[in-house]
Amino acid sequence: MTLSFYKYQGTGNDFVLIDNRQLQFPKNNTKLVASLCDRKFGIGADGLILLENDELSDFKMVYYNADGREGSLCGNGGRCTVAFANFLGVIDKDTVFNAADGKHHATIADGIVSLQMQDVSEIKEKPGYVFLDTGSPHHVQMVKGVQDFGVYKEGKKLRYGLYGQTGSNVNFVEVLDDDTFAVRTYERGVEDETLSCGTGVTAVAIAMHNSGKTSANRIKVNTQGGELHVELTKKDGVYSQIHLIGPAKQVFKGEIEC
Ligand SMILES: N[C@H](CCC[C@H](N)C(=O)O)C(=O)O
Repeated sequence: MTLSFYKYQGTGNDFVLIDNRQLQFPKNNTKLVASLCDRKFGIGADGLILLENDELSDFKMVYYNADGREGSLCGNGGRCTVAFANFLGVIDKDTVFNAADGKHHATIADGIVSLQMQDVSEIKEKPGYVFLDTGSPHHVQMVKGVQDFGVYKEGKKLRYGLYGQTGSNVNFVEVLDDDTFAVRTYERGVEDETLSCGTGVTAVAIAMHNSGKTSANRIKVNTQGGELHVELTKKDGVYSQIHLIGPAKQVFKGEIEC
């Protein structure tokens, strides 16, 4: 089979995107998805995303981690899928689409995508870290000198040690300013550090606001792959109006025999 695909990246979190509106992609073939994401023997990506028709919204996004298994919400992937839908002419500048954790509103202008995330009301404060789910599960831990931190080693230990087989994404964060943070993420399902993790950046912004490290409602989070912003509102202990904002770019398109 000849498979047409597009490669997108959002602050260095990269994805294979496929227009699957005709439902031709073999969705249960975990090995195929993993092989397409393989950086030596395939296209190479942190994940693979199918854009499909949806009866109740503009489109549906189906996300697979690089291990080939269907994943939870991918924030950067969601932003890239909005850019892809705009490129295909499925949407113009404003959309509501369906993802693993339900419906999302998003806008796109000049290559910048603003993705509304689901409200967050449950934030588990633990000794030395915070756990919360922003569409995917996230462990958020403050460190000094995040650029020199052993993200892979420590991230893997926590992902399997503390969170078992189901796992969690693991974010190590450092305060840079009263509204700016740096984060590095060990990503579940990629089982490595990624250059950026959108649901992770969102979790970091909420955790930093909730613990009083910032009182800003627009928070800048520096990832290894670039800058993202998170806008949020806290009312009666619930975070809402959460928007993950940043670039989403088409890198190349191609065909692959598989
Ligand atoms: N690996 C994550 C899903 C993708 C998260 C990340 N790529 C993002 O941008 O949110 C998980 O299995 O929970």
